[in-house]
Amino acid sequence: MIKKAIAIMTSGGDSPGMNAAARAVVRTALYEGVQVYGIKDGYDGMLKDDIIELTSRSVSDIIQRGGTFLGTARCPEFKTPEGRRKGYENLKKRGVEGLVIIGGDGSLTGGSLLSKETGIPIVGLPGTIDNDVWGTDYTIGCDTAANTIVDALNKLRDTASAHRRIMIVEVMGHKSGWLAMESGIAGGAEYVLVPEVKYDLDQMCEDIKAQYAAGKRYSIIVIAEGAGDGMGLGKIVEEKTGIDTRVSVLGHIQRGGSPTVEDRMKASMLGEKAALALISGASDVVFGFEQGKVVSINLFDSVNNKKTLDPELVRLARVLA
Ligand SMILES: Nc1ncnc2c1ncn2[C@@H]1O[C@H](COP(=O)(O)OP(=O)(O)O)[C@@H](O)[C@H]1O
Ligand SMILES: O=P(O)(O)OC[C@H]1O[C@](O)(COP(=O)(O)O)[C@@H](O)[C@@H]1O
Ligand SMILES: [Mg+2]
Repeated sequence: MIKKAIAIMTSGGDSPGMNAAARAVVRTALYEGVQVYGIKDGYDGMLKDDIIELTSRSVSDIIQRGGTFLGTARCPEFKTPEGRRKGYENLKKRGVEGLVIIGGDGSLTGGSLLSKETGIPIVGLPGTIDNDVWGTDYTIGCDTAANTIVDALNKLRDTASAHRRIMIVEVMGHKSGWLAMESGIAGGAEYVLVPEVKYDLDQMCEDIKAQYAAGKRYSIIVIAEGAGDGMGLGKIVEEKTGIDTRVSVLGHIQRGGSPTVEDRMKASMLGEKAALALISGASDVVFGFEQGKVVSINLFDSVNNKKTLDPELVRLARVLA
């Protein structure tokens, strides 16, 4: 049971909805009479002792904003036991009895080590546009990022169709194809190339040529950054097909923007659960969603397993192409 204070942080790549989750954690804890500290810039701020007390007003006017009001960072020093000990000491001296970490697979791995080494109770929330946290269908921010990509695909389709061009769209996802797959299907892409699935470039180009010969006016290829370089692919595809090809690399535009209703709602629900669970004595859990319902996942299971891309989505993308 937590009696006095918890801390909250966001870590790794920011994702739209992190603010909504943090707001829910802060307001729930305060409602329960527990003090809340905000750690700035992820593990970096924990190590540098950049930690502030939060009030209900600290989280006003942020539910509609992307990014994270706490700031985030990638912190190599936290990967060492000495770094984690230093971070823990900064929490301990303030009387912090438990920690909510909002971040992706890497941040939660860091949290699991901190818990193991120091015993501090930790509750994680999956915050990443990559949707690559094991044990949950949903991660905070993926829906907003997918909507941003779909908006781009709609616009690119207009111009592709007008010119009978092939449009290649490179999206984020170094190791994970979830974002590419979901946005590719929802945006009606002809091909979705992801790091998890091998693709036959020659066959794809042959198919596109045949489709154009039969009257098709455009072809949209979504490629996750981890499946190859969009620019390089564009050159090869144009060469092999002889069809005018253009490439758009969406980049960090995918990470920003006002969160969708889905991300605001789910982040708020997860934030409340995280605060209540931590205060009532839970530790080493991650809250997520499975089939529309909030679920709690063991933190160590979550970080020790790799979430695989749903083969049903891979199949669906092919069928609908
Ligand atoms: N294996 C690890 N051990 C300890 N800390 C880690 C580990 N992996 C990641 N972290 C911490 O979490 C931070 C964010 O991780 P990263 O993988 O970049 O983002 P995300 O959490 O969004 O997946 C890292 O900069 C590091 O401080
Ligand atoms: O912010 P950076 O360093 O450009 O990182 C880009 C990477 O971050 C992401 O946007 C999100 O990844 P994480 O949530 O694991 O941090 C990836 O899709 C992308 O490959
Ligand atoms: Mg990650």
